[in-house]
Amino acid sequence: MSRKISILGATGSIGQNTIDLIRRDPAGYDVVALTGAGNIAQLAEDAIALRADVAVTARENLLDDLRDALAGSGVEAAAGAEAITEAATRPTDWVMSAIVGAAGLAPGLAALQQGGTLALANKESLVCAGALMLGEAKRHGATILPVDSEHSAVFQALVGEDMAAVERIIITASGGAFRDWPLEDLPNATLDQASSHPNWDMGQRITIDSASMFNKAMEVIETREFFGVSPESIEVLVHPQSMIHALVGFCDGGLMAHVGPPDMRLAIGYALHHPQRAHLPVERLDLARIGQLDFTAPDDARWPALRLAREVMAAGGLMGAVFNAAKEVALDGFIAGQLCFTQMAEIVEEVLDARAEEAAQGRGRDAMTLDLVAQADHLARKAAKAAIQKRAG
Ligand SMILES: NC(=O)C1=CN([C@@H]2O[C@H](COP(=O)(O)OP(=O)(O)OC[C@H]3O[C@@H](n4cnc5c(N)ncnc54)[C@H](OP(=O)(O)O)[C@@H]3O)[C@@H](O)[C@H]2O)C=CC1
Ligand SMILES: CC(=O)[C@@H](O)[C@H](O)COP(=O)(O)O
Ligand SMILES: [Mn+2]
Repeated sequence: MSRKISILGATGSIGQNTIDLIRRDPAGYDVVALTGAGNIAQLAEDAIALRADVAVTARENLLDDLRDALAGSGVEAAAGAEAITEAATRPTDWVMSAIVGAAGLAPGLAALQQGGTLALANKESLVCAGALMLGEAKRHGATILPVDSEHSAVFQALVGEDMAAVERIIITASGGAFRDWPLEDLPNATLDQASSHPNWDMGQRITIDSASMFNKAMEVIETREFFGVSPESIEVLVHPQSMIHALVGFCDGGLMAHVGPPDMRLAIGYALHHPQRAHLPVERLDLARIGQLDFTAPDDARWPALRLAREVMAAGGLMGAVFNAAKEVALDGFIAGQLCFTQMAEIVEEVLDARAEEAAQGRGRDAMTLDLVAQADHLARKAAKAAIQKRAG
């Protein structure tokens, strides 16, 4: 029997890897909704090929282009953020949440409210509103499965284990594009240099976040939210080969590591077939040929983002939303050439300091609502833009 699925962020790197897997078994899936933003040609091509019920672009000004591209196919066209959230509410068994940024939060929540399975690549949802996401999943009997490679690895290492026996969770970090650069060269890192990852083929934003270590900072918070462990029990280990994705340390001193090629179809496929395992078209690692795997401790001076994540977890409340929003605006600033590479962390720290008191209010996890998160996000974006302007002027 085929399963009803939707893919939010279908035109992106995770979305396309997901489509690659489902295309290998056309009879296995009944595609309900595909969403994208600017890449109308890809969205329409996939929606037609997969016979989706509806294709949605986030950009209202592209609705006519989408309609034209879908003409005669029988696929419904829609546009706008609300239309994406509406599409996410259509009944399915499985939804991939792979929109980039805080824009993925509302559609992900809407999908959870239908009570099915949400495969979560959009780490920003847990960073901004972990309590809300987990609360809604519980209330509606929905399941969240991790797609981020480290969190999929931890999840797999925990199968059959008692959380009380978990002493620590170690997530690995490649170190990104500038792992070995002299510190004094970092301010001169260019957009092109930051947009190239040593191991993974991903969207531009997460690739730059890997270079700045903001990706790992977000993943530390994501680990805390997903697995409910204390911040002190989460460690980051620099591992340049990106083959060990995470390790779980137990109370007997044993470590369970998840090892696999740097190919997101492994984590996506695990979430797609869970609780079974299925054959996946990824490389089989030949460890004898690889010969050596390397590990080092992260350098705090090179990657201030990791310290900021610890501060965010200590503050609690809405600080995750503030952190993510400030980071998104700082990243926009770097991409637009308004900020140099190292100024991204300066902007985020400035915004965290400025908004710390308000954001930490209402710390109670039950008090978190989408409106409160949206308000914290809005004010943090405003503060980050002002901080960038101040530097420019
Ligand atoms: N890429 C990877 O391997 C990994 C990604 N992740 C996470 O998965 C998520 C997706 O990452 P990735 O696939 O790399 O990102 P991409 O930039 O490749 O794709 C992002 C997707 O979101 C769409 N999109 C962009 N802006 C909006 C918006 N405002 N509203 C709705 N949709 C929008 C894009 O549409 P369009 O392209 O049409 O403009 C595209 O479909 C991120 O949260 C990332 O952190 C986690 C682990 C690994
Ligand atoms: C594939 C994936 O999960 C990314 O989040 C990856 O972890 C990025 O690599 P870094 O380890 O460089 O952040
Ligand atoms: Mn990751």
